[in-house]
Amino acid sequence: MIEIKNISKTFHQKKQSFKALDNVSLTIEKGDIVGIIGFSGAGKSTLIRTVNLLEKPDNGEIIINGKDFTTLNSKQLANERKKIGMIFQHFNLLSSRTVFDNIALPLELDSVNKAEINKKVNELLKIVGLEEKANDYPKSLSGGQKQRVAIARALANDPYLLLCDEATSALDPATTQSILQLLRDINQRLGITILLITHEMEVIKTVCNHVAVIDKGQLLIKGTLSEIVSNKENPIIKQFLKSGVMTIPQELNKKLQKEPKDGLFPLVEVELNEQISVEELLSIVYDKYKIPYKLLKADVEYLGDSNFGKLLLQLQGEDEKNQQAIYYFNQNKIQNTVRGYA
Ligand SMILES: Nc1ncnc2c1ncn2[C@@H]1O[C@H](COP(=O)(O)OP(=O)(O)OP(=O)(O)O)[C@@H](O)[C@H]1O
Repeated sequence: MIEIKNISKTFHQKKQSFKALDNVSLTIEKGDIVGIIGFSGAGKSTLIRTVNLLEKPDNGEIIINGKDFTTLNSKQLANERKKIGMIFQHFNLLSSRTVFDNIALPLELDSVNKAEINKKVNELLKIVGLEEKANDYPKSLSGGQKQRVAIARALANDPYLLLCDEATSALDPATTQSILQLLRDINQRLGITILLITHEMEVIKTVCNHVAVIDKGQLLIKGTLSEIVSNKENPIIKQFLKSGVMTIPQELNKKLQKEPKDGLFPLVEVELNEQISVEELLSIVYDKYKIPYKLLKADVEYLGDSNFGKLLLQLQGEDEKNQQAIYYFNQNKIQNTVRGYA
């Protein structure tokens, strides 16, 4: 378990000082994949760098497996850091070394014998799917392959924790997905706890089970992925989710009226969350109230077993039935907005 307790960090430059972290506390359980999300300059990198004391906090404690890292001397710290892997946005590979030799580096520094290095590096090449590239140099690799080498190198000392500092920010979306998949595999197969920072909600949604949102050096909110994603009222989360209103198809939009009128049907936007699934919602409309409907738009996404997103429905039943269904939504806390009538 990792406990970040009341960490603050101030940077001093000439006569100015800047508080990059302000009393941040966060607990990370063994085996978790925790994502820290925030806008540029929020303090994400500073926070992740305090975990292995690359950045020394002004005050607070970093307690890992019962040890307070802030009290360790440099030799003790160097020893502890071997069991914490780190990967970066720009990979930080040595261009003069082959893929094999980049991965071998931490083992060489640790005076591991050649036969063992050979065995370990070959195992790691397999895990990251780069057996064919062992003798290539970084300049001939794609961004995704470079990050795989960096991941293998970070795993060389069998870490229990992997810190990922914007590890996919320099990669295209498809490569990002494959690297995230690899991180998830590593977490599941090797049981390594992962702490990653990102400014992209997609990254969080793909791999994290816990999320912390950081803004202007402060931890705003933390929770499970479902809790965070469903907390749409929080303005920062709202911005990350980009949960805009759904656009109404043009033809209907032209006819759209604000008030109910004979011959017009309500357009209802309904929010989905862990309490209400697409299937349940449509069953309420069609099976319970026998309302024919037109599904105009759907934006549905699954996180674990829960679905999130929105549906835009035109309820084409009798006036009274439509009203009953909307009343039922309201009574049962199914968030909905009548966008108009068409
Ligand atoms: N070594 C430093 N000296 C002075 N100021 C610093 C230093 N490192 C970071 N800062 C400042 O601290 C704040 C937080 O920086 P940090 O890199 O942690 O943010 P971030 O959330 O990781 O941002 P980004 O997503 O842009 O990397 C920024 O305003 C930054 O300018």
